[in-house]
Parts: sequence; C-alpha cells; structure tokens
Amino acid sequence: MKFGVVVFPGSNCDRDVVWVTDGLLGQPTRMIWHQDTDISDIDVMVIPGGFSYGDYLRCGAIARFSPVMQATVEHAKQGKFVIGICNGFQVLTELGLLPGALVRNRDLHFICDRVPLTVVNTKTPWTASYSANEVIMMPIAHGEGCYYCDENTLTQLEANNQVIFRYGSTPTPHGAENPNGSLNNIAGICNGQGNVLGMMPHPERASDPSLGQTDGMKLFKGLL
Ligand SMILES: N[C@@H](CCC(=O)O)C(=O)O
Repeated sequence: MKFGVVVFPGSNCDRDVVWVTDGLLGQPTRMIWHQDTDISDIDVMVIPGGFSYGDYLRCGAIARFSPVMQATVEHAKQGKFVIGICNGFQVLTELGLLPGALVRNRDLHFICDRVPLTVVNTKTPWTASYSANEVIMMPIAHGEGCYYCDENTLTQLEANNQVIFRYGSTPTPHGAENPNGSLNNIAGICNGQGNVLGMMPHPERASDPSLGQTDGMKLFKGLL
C-alpha cells in the first residue's frame, strides 16, 4: 500500500503521518507538494492536519484550489482511498468530496485536548480493525472543528451509516461529551462509497507507543 502525504504551505502534521506509515508500518510513502499533479502511483492520499495557507478566509478554503487537490478528486472518483485529518477534513469539505462544513468551535476557542471517541461504523476499510462501538482516545487540536450540515444531509449521513466516529463514550448522537458543538457529536464521516474519510481527531498522533497512545494505529493498519 503506497501512501501519499500532501504538503501545503502551513501543513504541520505531514511528517507525523509519514512517521506512522513509513517509520512504524514500513509502507512506501511519498510527500507530495501541493503543486504536483501526478499521483498515479499512490493508493492512499492523506491530507494532513495543520494551517494550510495560514487558515486565511476559512480553514481549507484556499487549499482546495491546489493542483494536487484536483488530482485527488480524480483519485477518489476511481474508488481509491483518501483520508483528511483535521485541516485535511476541512479541505475535503471545502472541496465537496465530503458533505457539510467545519465551523468555529461552539465556545470560539482553539481546543487542544485528548478526548474519547466511539467508533460507530466498523464496516469500512478504515475501521475494520476496531470492534463495534469501541471507545478510543485521540488527541484533538482545532479552532474550526464543529461539524455542521443541513438537516437532509444529516439524515442521509445517519441513514447510510456514514458517521464513522462520534465524540464521547457512547454511540448515541446526543451524548453529553461534545467538545466543539458538532452536530450529532460527529467527529468523522465518510462519503457514500466509503473510500473517502474525514476526521477532526488526529490518529497519527496516537500511533507511536512512545507517545503513550496507540488507538490511531488500527486505522492505518486496517488499510494494509
Ligand atoms: N487549522 C485548523 C486545524 C488544525 C489542525 O489540523 O491540527 C483549525 O484550527 O481548525
């Protein structure tokens, strides 16, 4: 499985992902500058966290126009894997590869914390290694992480089991532990086909045992 990790001006989690996919998992991994367009050798495109283009206008609003993102749309259309983590999730919603938007956190503060998540759909290639409704811990770090979409979209996401991770230690959509005000406690969703995943928590920061958290590793391992 070959991983491609996009690098925008302002990305800051790109090397963390490379450390997991290459350093810990030994998978071929290539860093891809945002102006590159040939990604034909890549199986899994990773849009990493950070502050692409300084988060100007809105997080992800400028990055979505990068040449590599147009190539990523084609990659996704072929049914290949795309994952957006944190800023990457924001870019994927701006791009329209995932529905909805990430808006300012409920309390209007940047949140840097470690939170419980429930894996609510394990029937995806991303989450096949987790057990149903498994509660895991992952770091979050964002200012615009409140997931929002219109009512129809929300109904569809729930009906199609496209909600993959929820904040809190219960699979119910309205559990009490919701750090940022996301609708239905949504922390991660996939597209209709299941090959595109976006999530605000950082699995790459919860993969190396030396960091004391490894709940994110199953997500990367599940793809292999
Ligand atoms: N820049 C984004 C996300 C940060 C990250 O990807 O770690 C925000 O503050 O919402």
